[in-house]
Amino acid sequence: MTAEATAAPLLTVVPGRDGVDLAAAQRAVADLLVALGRDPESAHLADTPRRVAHAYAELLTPREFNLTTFPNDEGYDELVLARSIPVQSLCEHHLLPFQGVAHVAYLPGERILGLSKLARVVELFARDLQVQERLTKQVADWLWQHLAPKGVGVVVEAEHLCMSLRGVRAAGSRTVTSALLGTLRADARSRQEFFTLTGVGGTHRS
Ligand SMILES: Nc1nc2c(ncn2[C@@H]2O[C@H](COP(=O)(O)OP(=O)(O)OP(=O)(O)O)[C@@H](O)[C@H]2O)c(=O)[nH]1
Ligand SMILES: [Zn+2]
Repeated sequence: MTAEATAAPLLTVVPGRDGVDLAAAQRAVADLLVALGRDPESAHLADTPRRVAHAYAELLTPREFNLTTFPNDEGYDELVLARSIPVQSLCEHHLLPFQGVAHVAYLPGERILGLSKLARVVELFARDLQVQERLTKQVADWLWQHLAPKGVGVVVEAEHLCMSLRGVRAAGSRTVTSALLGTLRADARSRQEFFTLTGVGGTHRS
């Protein structure tokens, strides 16, 4: 085990995701405004295609970060949990936001992770067109692969605007998803501890 921190640079572009073509997005938004019966030349709408294209580009582009890890010199062998990490993502069915919080935990192996990276990993996968189940699983799988911990637990609780603003209009309803790996999945006591610490309760069925 090395004594120093390591900070491996990460690819922020997730496989299968192309960058946003701003000019094409801008044209498409102008067409959408016309299709919605609006005048894209009006004073307030004139710059809207550019604003919307940039807004979507921002929402779909994660920030670069380094995966900084440290040796687990003390042999810390309890859960490390970051609670209530803000999540903002876009539902891929309606292109409307869903937002809420993620609780992300791992049981360390030989290395511990820079704490901010738990929130950065959430953002890495949230800045995409998503379904909540995939987002939850991607965060868990990514930590499992890059940190080699003994266990990983991820819970996401979010409100989908496509469910609250329109359609069924179930305002205030929050969807809870979870992904457990390693000891947190296999061991009932660890699983229970994780759900107790997140405040979600012991409702997970493996
Ligand atoms: N499983 C899952 N479903 C989602 C997520 N976000 C949105 N949806 C659902 O995707 C479904 C799309 O269903 P459709 O019946 O094709 O769409 P719709 O006619 O707009 O459906 P309503 O929302 O019921 O009006 C809806 O039930 C949404 O609630 C998500 O993260 N996970
Ligand atoms: Zn939706």
